[in-house]
Amino acid sequence: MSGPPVVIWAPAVKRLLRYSDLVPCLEEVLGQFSHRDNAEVLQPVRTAVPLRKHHGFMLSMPAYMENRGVLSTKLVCFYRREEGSPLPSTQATLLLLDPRVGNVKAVMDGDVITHMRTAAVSAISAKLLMRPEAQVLTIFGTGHQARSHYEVFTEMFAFKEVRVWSRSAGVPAVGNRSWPTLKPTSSIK
Ligand SMILES: NC(=O)C1=CN([C@@H]2O[C@H](COP(=O)(O)OP(=O)(O)OC[C@H]3O[C@@H](n4cnc5c(N)ncnc54)[C@H](O)[C@@H]3O)[C@@H](O)[C@H]2O)C=CC1
Ligand SMILES: O=C(O)C1=NCCCC1
Repeated sequence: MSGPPVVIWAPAVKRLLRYSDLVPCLEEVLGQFSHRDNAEVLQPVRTAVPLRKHHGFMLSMPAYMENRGVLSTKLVCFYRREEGSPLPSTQATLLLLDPRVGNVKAVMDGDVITHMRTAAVSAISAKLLMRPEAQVLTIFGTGHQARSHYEVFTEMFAFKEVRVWSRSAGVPAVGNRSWPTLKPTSSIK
């Protein structure tokens, strides 16, 4: 008999997840995914359920790593929001299962993981593709992705300037690094 799942919610994810661990881990699994070996990473195309009445979608994003014994799925809902809406545009939850018996081992907040994973993958692309002499980081938007991209890009690279263009001021901090209070269209030197 398996016990109930552990719940790992946003404050714990923020405390435990570091770009310095996440980036090398993602580099490794992205490499494995490219091998197209189903025993390494099996990640079917995500399923989208339209939430027409609410102007959104629910995505279901399963993945299985047979060699590592990792089975998980992310559920994420995202919406078209009116400007100034207090509602979040994206909300995500992750389930971690035991592939041997199918029980759910952990239910995790997926918001922080989504913010950090998406930014970390962008930073990995930049590591491979960015011109070495690049000095200016430009970010469109001041939402969650903008902030997490700011965090990981300034942690991994040495820019002389960060330019931010948005139609609204910024969201609160994602990780433990501060970013300046942003007005729409800011330049941080
Ligand atoms: N591929 C992936 O894995 C993921 C993709 N996303 C996508 O990234 C985007 C951003 O997501 P979040 O940061 O979580 O959203 P958010 O709602 O926190 O932030 C969106 C930002 O964009 C700004 N914005 C909206 N329209 C604009 C315009 N016309 N010109 C300039 N700025 C504008 C808003 O003012 C806000 O600052 C979304 O499109 C989302 O669907 C988000 C998470 C994961
Ligand atoms: O992959 C994700 O996570 C998301 N993709 C598109 C929209 C929001 C979240």
